[in-house]
Amino acid sequence: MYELTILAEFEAAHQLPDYPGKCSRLHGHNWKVEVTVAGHELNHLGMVMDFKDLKAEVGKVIDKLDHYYLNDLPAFKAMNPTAENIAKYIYDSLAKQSIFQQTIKIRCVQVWESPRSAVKYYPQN
Ligand SMILES: Nc1nc2c(c(=O)[nH]1)N=C([C@H](O)[C@H](O)COP(=O)(O)OP(=O)(O)OP(=O)(O)O)CN2
Ligand SMILES: [Zn+2]
Repeated sequence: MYELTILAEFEAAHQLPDYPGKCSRLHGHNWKVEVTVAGHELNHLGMVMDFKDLKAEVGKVIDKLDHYYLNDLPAFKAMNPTAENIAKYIYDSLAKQSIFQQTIKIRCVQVWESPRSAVKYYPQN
């Protein structure tokens, strides 16, 4: 089995209503997103998939978050845009793409909210 990881970034604002502290106020982060996919087959180039293609797939999802006020997006109307919920949103969005429904699977999504704080999401087996 091979695991490939790429790193993407987006900038966005959010706030966490009811949070008992400064994060209840409007603020922004430079979010870093690590996406890991797994596959056991190599193509004729010796790759599970081209990093370039993986970055493009992740980019389609990240573009829907970049430079937005996350609380306003439909995905976060009913839940806080925490790192946990953002990681699951990115995972679920990627897992729906046809390329990840055959031999290559999304393994996990890790979202770094700051250089010292990250959440990793992967579904339970
Ligand atoms: N489990 C989670 N905890 C917190 C989240 C989260 O998404 N998941 N988010 C926040 C806030 O968004 C806040 O902006 C981040 O808080 P914090 O890490 O305290 O931010 P700082 O920039 O002040 O980081 P320092 O390491 O303290 O400098 C809070 N918690
Ligand atoms: Zn925050």
